[in-house]
Amino acid sequence: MSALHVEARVEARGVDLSLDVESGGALAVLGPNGAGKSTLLNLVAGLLRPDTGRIVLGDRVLTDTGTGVDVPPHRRSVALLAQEALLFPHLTAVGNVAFAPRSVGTGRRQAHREAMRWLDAVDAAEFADRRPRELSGGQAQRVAIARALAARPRLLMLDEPMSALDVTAAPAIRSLLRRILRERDRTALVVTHDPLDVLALADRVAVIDGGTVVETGSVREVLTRPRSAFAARIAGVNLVAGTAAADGLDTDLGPVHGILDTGCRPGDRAVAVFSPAAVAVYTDEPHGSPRNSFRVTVADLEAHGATVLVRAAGSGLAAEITAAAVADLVLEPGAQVWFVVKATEIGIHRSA
Ligand SMILES: Nc1ncnc2c1ncn2[C@@H]1O[C@H](COP(=O)(O)OP(=O)(O)OP(=O)(O)O)[C@@H](O)[C@H]1O
Repeated sequence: MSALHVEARVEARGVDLSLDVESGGALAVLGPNGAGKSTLLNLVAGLLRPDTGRIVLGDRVLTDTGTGVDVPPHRRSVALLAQEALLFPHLTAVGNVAFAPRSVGTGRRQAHREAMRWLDAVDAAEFADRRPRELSGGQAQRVAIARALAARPRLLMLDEPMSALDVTAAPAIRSLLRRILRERDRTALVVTHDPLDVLALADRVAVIDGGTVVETGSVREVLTRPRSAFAARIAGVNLVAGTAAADGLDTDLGPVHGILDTGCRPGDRAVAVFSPAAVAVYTDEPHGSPRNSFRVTVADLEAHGATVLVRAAGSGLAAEITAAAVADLVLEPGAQVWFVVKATEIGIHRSA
């Protein structure tokens, strides 16, 4: 796969973006409504031309306003998977997928064979002869994924691919996309507002706000120590990486007991996710309760209105407790305390 470099200014939209995705990497793009996320995807897809800018995918210049290069959308080797499957209603599922190889001149039979292979790869071969109106949202999205892959893109762009699906279909599609992005190291841009998508699908995060990139970093950095206001709103969670076990996660901090997400099996690389508000702070180790307790040293205290964020040294874990509790516990940097979390407050999710 190919590395992506984007720098683009669109004055009418107040957008001035600059970002990179390394070859085989998956960059999650977060940001509030109107931030410029769709504009970014449209620029890379060639559906929108920047006033000034340069977009390079691998060794190919797709857009260069300096030299007048503007490769048309269908020649960019870029696939865009939207919120809705957007299948051709008059074609069967296999007809929709075969459309991609057909449009680059592959013969009918060969295109059909390739389409069946892609449908099989996304566990949708059994729907091959159905028309889109006979498919559920999740089934249609599988077919759309097969169609995107059948075009053999050098870059896959996902625009909130789970947001139109109901909660029962989303986990299976998320884990399918995860598999697809991992195998063959596909380069991808993933627009999402869901920290679970970020965890499952991406290795790096860019936060866009007001038309510019305001923060970039690894998934871990951005979700645990967000620097931008937007990332802090959706993230600011505790993340502990490890290996999934039967009732939780084996980590450097010891076993963490929590609830395994569907699709997460013992042995998988996974992360335990829990809110700082779910963490209680004790000066003595609590006994005899089915809770997780972590021995930590307080690194710093950060006041947020009526609550205080207590950060631990090393692990980066955070607890959000009331100012009164901070005073009662006599907490200060250097203090040794226990962070305690109920197992039911901890979700264990497969990570990318
Ligand atoms: N077709 C358009 N013509 C003119 N301006 C547009 C158009 N589409 C979007 N804009 C403007 O461009 C800016 C960026 O919008 P964009 O759609 O890229 O945001 P977004 O991050 O995708 O938002 P959302 O999360 O709501 O989809 C906004 O100020 C928006 O009003």
